[in-house]
Amino acid sequence: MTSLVTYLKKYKGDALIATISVIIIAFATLWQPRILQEMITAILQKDQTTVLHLGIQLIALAILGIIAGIINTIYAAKTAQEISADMREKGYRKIQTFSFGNIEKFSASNLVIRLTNDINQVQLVIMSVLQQLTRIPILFVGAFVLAIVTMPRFWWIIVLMLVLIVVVSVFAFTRMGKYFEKVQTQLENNNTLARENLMGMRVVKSFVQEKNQIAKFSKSSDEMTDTTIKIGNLFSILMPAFFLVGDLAVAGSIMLVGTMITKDPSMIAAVQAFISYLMQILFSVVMGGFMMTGASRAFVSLRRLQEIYDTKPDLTFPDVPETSLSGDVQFENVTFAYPGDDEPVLQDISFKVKAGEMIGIVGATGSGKTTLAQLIPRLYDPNSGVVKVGGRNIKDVNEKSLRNAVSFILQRSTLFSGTISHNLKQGKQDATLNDMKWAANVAQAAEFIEKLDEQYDAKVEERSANFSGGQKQRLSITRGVIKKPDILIMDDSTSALDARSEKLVQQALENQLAGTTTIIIAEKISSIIKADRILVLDKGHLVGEGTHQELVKNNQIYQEIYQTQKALEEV
Ligand SMILES: Nc1ncnc2c1ncn2[C@@H]1O[C@H](COP(=O)(O)OP(=O)(O)OP(=O)(O)O)[C@@H](O)[C@H]1O
Repeated sequence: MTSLVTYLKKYKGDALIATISVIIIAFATLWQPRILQEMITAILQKDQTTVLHLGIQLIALAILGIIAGIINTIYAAKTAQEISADMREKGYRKIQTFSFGNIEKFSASNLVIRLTNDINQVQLVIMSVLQQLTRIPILFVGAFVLAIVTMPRFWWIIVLMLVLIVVVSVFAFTRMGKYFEKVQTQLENNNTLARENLMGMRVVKSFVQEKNQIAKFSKSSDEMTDTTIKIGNLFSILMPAFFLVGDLAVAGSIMLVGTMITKDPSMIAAVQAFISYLMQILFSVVMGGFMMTGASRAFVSLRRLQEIYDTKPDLTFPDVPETSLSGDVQFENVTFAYPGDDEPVLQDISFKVKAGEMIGIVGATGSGKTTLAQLIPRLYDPNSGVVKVGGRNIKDVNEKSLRNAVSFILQRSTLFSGTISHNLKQGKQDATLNDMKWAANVAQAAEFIEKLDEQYDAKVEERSANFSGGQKQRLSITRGVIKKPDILIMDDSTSALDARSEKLVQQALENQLAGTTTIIIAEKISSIIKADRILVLDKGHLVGEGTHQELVKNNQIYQEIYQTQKALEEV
């Protein structure tokens, strides 16, 4: 809530205009029955001049109310939009500082929902605060006082009506609040299912999983429908119940004044004003209830957003001058477990790589190859031990120095929607066309890029759907090599390439990036057979280190992997 006040302060000018205009609306609403009462009295007294004056006043008041209403809606919407845009940007900026560990703790889809749906909830409540918050108490107190002033002897009708309304409201709104919270969670489930399904559409189709997916989604959607129907049912009882209470109060007032009117006709004027005020009291209580329900939803959303803002990035870089790092890499007794896991994925790993060497990393699935590679660009910090690049502990160098030195081509190629050149410039911001052509040649991507009509300006669609798996990998490699890094890590990033292309990429890397340290994680030993050294991982332990010939002779795990792959090739 305090954070909301801080945002409101930033836009206090707009918020003030919205608030002043709503105060004008409230007073205009309160004054109308009063004028009407005087008008009816003047009509009964056949006082034409007063009727005319009061008529003009009534029209002026209505126009004032309309103008204030328009101004209020414009400024309330503007403030709500401005604040929600700030919140969204703040959240997005914060997420950019998150480590992999931070993001995994929330999960990507959860973060998306917080930045969209939760912010929408907060936006709605800001809008309603600026449209109703000051109006409700003014209207309630004003209508209450004016109703009693108009017909003092009927004070008990108002009290009775209020008691009945409060009973109905407490019953309905407390239930509704719970259902609203439930809908929020159910919406999250629905979104996660829909996203998973759409992103994995190829898998769904190829495994003929449509029916299962539909059943899963229908179940989740039905649950949400159940809750929304319950909310709808409550609303359908609530509104008539409020009107019933209001109508009873009106009917009661009319019955009670019925006999008096014959004696004193001016009572007609008073009773109409009294009824209008009863309706205004009813309206303010109902609106107050709705606002509170909306606020309770928004509080849940605000809390969820605050969790993002309050999260401390669990990995930060020191604020030290930029340095250039050589391609030496060293692990000293490194042990690592993923955040939240007790079991280490890497245990006591030590090795040294000299600048310019080509290193292969092999090991069974899940042995920790990717994890080890991720520690070099400091995507995670080890639990114990030290990782050094260019002879420096990477915890002591600034982020830019490390990012300049290391290029990491991921196992799963991720390209962004835009153009090819836009993606390649992520690797080197000021890349020229020549840089792109050079890198594309190294990655064996030039042959297909240059066949495209727009070549390097060709469009990359969302999730790079317009490129094949092999083309995506080549584009990823192009992006990875374009800055001629000191250290190039390739995490199984030639898996979708045919043997000939893979060989050509390796040759180009050897020739064009001779001084670069290349660390290649490979499923196939054939991909790293020529490496200067190969590291063998087994269940998180470094169990061998040497050339292919050495390892084939003296490393049992390596021999097993090699024999299995050879046997498969022969088959
Ligand atoms: N983000 C993560 N959070 C928790 N555990 C993880 C995470 N990523 C990987 N692991 C676990 O760490 C272990 C090592 O995974 P890693 O991806 O490093 O293996 P790998 O040798 O590269 O496997 P593959 O050859 O299949 O890519 C596995 O048991 C895996 O389940």
